[in-house]
Amino acid sequence: MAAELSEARAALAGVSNEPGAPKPDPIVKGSNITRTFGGLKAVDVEHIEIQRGVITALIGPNGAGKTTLFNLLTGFDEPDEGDWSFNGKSLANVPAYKVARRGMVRTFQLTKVLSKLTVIENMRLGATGQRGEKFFSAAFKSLWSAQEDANTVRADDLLARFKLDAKREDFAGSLSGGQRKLLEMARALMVDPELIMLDEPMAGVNPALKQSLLGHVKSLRDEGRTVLFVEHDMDMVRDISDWVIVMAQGQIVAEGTPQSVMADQRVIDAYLGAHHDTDITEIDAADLEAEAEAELDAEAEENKS
Ligand SMILES: Nc1ncnc2c1ncn2[C@@H]1O[C@H](COP(=O)(O)OP(=O)(O)OP(=O)(O)O)[C@@H](O)[C@H]1O
Repeated sequence: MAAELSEARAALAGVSNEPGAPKPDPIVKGSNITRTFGGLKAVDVEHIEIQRGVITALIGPNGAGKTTLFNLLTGFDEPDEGDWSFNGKSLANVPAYKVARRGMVRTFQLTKVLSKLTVIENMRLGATGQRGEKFFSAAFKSLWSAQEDANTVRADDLLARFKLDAKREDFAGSLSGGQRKLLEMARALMVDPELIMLDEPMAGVNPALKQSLLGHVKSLRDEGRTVLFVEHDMDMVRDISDWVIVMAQGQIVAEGTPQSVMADQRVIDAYLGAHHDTDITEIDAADLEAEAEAELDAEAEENKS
């Protein structure tokens, strides 16, 4: 694991910390992507590149445009303008389920498991890519019979891996928040994606499941997939990211390793400027407190002399 981690980081060693920095082997590349809601520019990304085979965190204060960018890249929303590619092929105007079939799958901040289907039924439907609920219910029976065997074997393997096999026949609606997140991650893997995008995987997950979720995310990278995740939990960001991209007010404002980004004044400004209430305030507040104390000490020293 440690060797793979350093391999992922080593690939990024020469990358600059400037927003939109080119990567040596980008799996996603996008330019001039904008999306406005009324008068609000929710996304205004000049350039973005996501390095293949590493875990990239997308962070930023509430309303920074992270989820909207996810929605655009995965075909769940349409931009005002912009183009982006996955494995060198443009994805502009490609619908979500086709994006998923090409190998780029995402999960949602509020999980979209289908409560009235069982866990195994949810899994089998993951094999169809990311269609809407109506499609799922209509297509369910025919897909089940057509591809039952292959899909079921894969689904059962994944359920075992995510320790959800005991819940196989339970309604997804009966799962805890954390188990739903696991189910969504497992379901996303049904199409064997190269890139998996997780929107706040830790939100609503109890501490006992957090560690297991972290392990699962790392194992996705260690088996050669690319992971991009949005998260407010800075412990998770620090613990598992190889690279961090910071958004504020629709734009990318900083990039770098977790350590460099968390020490970056632009990041501190972006968070503190938005009066956010996430973990990074605690880090920054501690830093600021230490700074203030040092200043007071210096002043006291001066007064003495
Ligand atoms: N469908 C929509 N209609 C109108 N405004 C929207 C819509 N979706 C997002 N917005 C606005 O766009 C901005 C960016 O929202 P977005 O959800 O992408 O931010 P975020 O960085 O994911 O925030 P959070 O961390 O709170 O999830 C916000 O001001 C939000 O209110």
